[in-house]
Amino acid sequence: KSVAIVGCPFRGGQAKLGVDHGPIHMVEAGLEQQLRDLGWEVRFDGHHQFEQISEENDPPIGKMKNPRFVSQVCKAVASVVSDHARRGQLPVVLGGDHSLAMGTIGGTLEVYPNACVIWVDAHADINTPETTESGNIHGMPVSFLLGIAGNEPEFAWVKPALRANRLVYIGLRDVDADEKRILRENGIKAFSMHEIDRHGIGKVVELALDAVNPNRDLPIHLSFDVDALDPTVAPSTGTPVRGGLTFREGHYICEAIHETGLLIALDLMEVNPGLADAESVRKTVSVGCSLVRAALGEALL
Ligand SMILES: N[C@@]1(C(=O)O)CN(C[C@@H]2CCCCN2)C[C@@H]1CCC[B-](O)(O)O
Ligand SMILES: [Mn+2]
Ligand SMILES: [Mn+2]
Ligand SMILES: [Mn+2]
Repeated sequence: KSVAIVGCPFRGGQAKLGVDHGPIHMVEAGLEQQLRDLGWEVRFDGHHQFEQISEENDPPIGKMKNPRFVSQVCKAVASVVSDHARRGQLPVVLGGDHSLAMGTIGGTLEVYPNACVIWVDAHADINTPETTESGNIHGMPVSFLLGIAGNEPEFAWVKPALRANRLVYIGLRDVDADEKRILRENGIKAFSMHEIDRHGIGKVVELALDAVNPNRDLPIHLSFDVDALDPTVAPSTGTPVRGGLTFREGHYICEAIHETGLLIALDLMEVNPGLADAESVRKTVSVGCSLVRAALGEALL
């Protein structure tokens, strides 16, 4: 089985500099060899260069910031991911901000239309262009994938291919009021930090899989935002929220998903090496690489 590392140096879905340097830090930390050491055949075509659209040519559409830049990049990512998936490779997409998931999950669903999505994040990323307060599109990818973002001509290419009963969240703790309404209205299953405290991570992962993959026969796309982890574990990220997953809880999710044998795509998003001191950056990058290894089969025994 082979892995395709897809480096996406992209920050257009949010305002902080540095998250576009996430991929290079992960690759330079040795991720390629680490995955080869796990027995994977690894291909890495270099970090994708996305031609920047200048700000003056990309004015906001409604509240959405950098809409054309985000749309173009995500469209390009969707075809890169679907090409790899079509060749039977497992795309490991390194972000870059989480707006990229419009492309990664869009690409996966083209090849695996019955895939389910496990979204590990402090945030639901399900604002619509109407409900967003920040205008940052990294807070909106899920609404586009579900087809509830309204008809934005710029994003007409995003197929509403994700069904609400094929999406489940783990790690939520900073969800906007409108997002809570959207989750309820669409009956989307979400395991916040409260449920994790109550049941323990083992039970939560089982319940999450029961919700979207009851017969354990559907391909799984894992979209992991490092801000799901507690900021003491992954400090160098754009929207940190206290009270997050421990190092082990994060790894357990990845290990358990590997054990299903159903993983077909992985996103490791929002590592921003520009936000903290060298030691905190190193720690965040190292945790990111470790999570990827866990999802790809690195076991403790
Ligand atoms: N919902 C948000 C949005 O901007 O839409 C608002 N939130 C920040 C905000 C700060 C003040 C207290 C309430 N939260 C970030 C989130 C997007 C996270 C994107 B991700 O990819 O990092 O998950
Ligand atoms: Mn996110
Ligand atoms: Mn987040
Ligand atoms: Mn973020």
